[in-house]
Amino acid sequence: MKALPFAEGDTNTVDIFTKIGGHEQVVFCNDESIGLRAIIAIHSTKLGPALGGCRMRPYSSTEEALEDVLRLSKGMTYKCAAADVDFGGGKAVIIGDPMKDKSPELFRAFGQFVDSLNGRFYTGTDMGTTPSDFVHAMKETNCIVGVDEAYGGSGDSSIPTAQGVIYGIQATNKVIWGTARLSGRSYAIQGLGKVGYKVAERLLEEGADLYVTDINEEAVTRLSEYAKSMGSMIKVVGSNEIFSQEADVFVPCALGGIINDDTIPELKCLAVAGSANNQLAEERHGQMLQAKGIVYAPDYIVNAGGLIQVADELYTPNKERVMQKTRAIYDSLLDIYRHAAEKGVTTVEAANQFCESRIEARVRRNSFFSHHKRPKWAVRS
Ligand SMILES: NC(=O)C1=CN([C@@H]2O[C@H](COP(=O)(O)OP(=O)(O)OC[C@H]3O[C@@H](n4cnc5c(N)ncnc54)[C@H](O)[C@@H]3O)[C@@H](O)[C@H]2O)C=CC1
Ligand SMILES: O=C(O)CCC(=O)C(=O)O
Repeated sequence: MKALPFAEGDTNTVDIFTKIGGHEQVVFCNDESIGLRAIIAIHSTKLGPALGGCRMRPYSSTEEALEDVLRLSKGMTYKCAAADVDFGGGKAVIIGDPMKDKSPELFRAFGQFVDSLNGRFYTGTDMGTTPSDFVHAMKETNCIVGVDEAYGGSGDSSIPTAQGVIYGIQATNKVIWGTARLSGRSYAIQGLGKVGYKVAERLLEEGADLYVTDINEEAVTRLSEYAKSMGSMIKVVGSNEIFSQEADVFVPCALGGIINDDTIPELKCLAVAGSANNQLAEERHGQMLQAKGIVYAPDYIVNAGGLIQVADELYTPNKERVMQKTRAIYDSLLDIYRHAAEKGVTTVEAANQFCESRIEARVRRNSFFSHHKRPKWAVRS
């Protein structure tokens, strides 16, 4: 039989089904007329329709984009289970430079592909995309979440995400020092985007010392001026220097895979707690952190605030309810820390076990019902 691209046995390629592993569906979206290249990955709809943001990045290859969307969508399955929302795991990536390649037509075309999935996938913002991008996409599909209030959405989901990160840091401080206090400690923040900037502002307001880095100089300058106006300590460091700062907590709020064989030896922190998705390059890096005595707050527990908001949106937006639900991150994380200590496993293993048993229980419950394409309580049909 003629070898297919990614065929098994071809030394340069990988069998595509081996590559996508346990994912239910992967959709390659191609609109040459406007240069849209996107991938939608649906990892699991066991808990409900897949939900996950859409990331835009100038990936260096299709393979890199595929790798990213597969990891991110699987993470969403666990995040949905942990946050106890009736959605499954999915995610999308658009291959392109968010600074140069955005256009209303690009997002409309993307919206058409989302719509073609007929309610199996809901999406909104992630790294490189903003709520206003999806105002274009929502002209083509109802399956868009997280647009501004003026368009009927719940607005910027990075607000509850940042608040969730603060709860995550407080729970982590509680485990290390016996008090959740944020002040009097130092934090090394990687990435001052939608989430990282808000976390940094809050930590400064609490009287913390900061080490920060971002490739976006404007964000760094703006935060430095804010810190100066408050008389707070802030040190700006280079992208590669952030790992080795003598800060109490490392707060990754940019890319995934930053906890790896190269960076772990450099870390001098007591804990890692931040918003970035897929912080560990591989699960074994959780064990390496533990062996080094560094407390790791599993990313998908800490960064669930945005998901909580966009999932809650289908009941119609309500900020107070979202903030109430986001507060649960503090107790969930303390439970994970307790469970990990009792069972002698890493915090990632403890979180995964918790989510897997929750999914199993819910699958039994879901099997009682017929499968609807959309949540029964969806307000947009
Ligand atoms: N926005 C949200 O509500 C949620 C975000 N996350 C995750 O949190 C992370 C940050 O998300 P957003 O703040 O929304 O993205 P964003 O795109 O607004 O911000 C990312 C920031 O990281 C900076 N950056 C990129 N590469 C860098 C590098 N090598 N060194 C230092 N800085 C670098 C960018 O310049 C940008 O300022 C991502 O991993 C995202 O998937 C997770 C859950 C929800
Ligand atoms: O935050 C959002 O808008 C959607 C949820 C998501 O994609 C995430 O949590 O990574």
